[in-house]
Amino acid sequence: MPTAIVDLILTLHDIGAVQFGRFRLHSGRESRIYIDLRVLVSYPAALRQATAAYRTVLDDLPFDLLAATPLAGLPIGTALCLDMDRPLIYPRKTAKSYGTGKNIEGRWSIGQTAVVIDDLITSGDSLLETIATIKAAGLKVHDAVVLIDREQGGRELLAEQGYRLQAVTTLRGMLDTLVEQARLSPRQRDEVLASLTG
Ligand SMILES: O=P(O)(O)OC[C@H]1O[C@H](OP(=O)(O)OP(=O)(O)O)[C@H](O)[C@@H]1O
Ligand SMILES: O=C(O)c1cc(=O)[nH]c(=O)[nH]1
Repeated sequence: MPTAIVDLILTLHDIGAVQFGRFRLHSGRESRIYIDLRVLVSYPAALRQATAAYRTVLDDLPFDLLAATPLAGLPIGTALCLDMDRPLIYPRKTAKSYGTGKNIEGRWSIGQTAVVIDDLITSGDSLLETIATIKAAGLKVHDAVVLIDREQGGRELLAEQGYRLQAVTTLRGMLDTLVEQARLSPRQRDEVLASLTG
């Protein structure tokens, strides 16, 4: 694993973005680990580190627009928009019922290609929802980029529908790094991993 990604994982651990306990996920599944990348906005240096990590993937992809998945993907998408000097759009979780009545914010042209950004992927449902919304608005999508692939079926679900997932790291890679850096015992790691597939 590149040193910059190891450093980012240690930073995420330091700022409390890696939480152990019992959590219910978006998909309804139970998990012994929750990665809360929403706290990045409270640590600008950590957000900058995460932005640099996304760029290691994004710099090689062809696209016209960044498209952020609400809510956790939006501050990350905004940081990337500024850092890469590339335009951003974002679908709303629900369309506005007043004012503009829009379900996507920002400006785009029909036929442009968007790369979809989120913090992480579990089942893949959230990314597919974003992709469906922006495709309905006339955009093309080939790639989605996340910081962490929890390796719980999301990549395969996207692939079935013809989309590529690019991930900076995996949950397993993150846990292995925390073990190597003596932040977590091998037993704790194995318990968490077993709970993901059980
Ligand atoms: O791959 P999935 O099974 O869909 O799960 C991953 C999604 O779940 C989380 O969002 P959440 O639904 O908690 O919304 P939030 O970002 O608004 O907090 C996370 O930010 C991803 O978008
Ligand atoms: O699947 C989810 O809902 C989920 C998992 C996780 O680790 N972190 C998060 O914010 N959401």
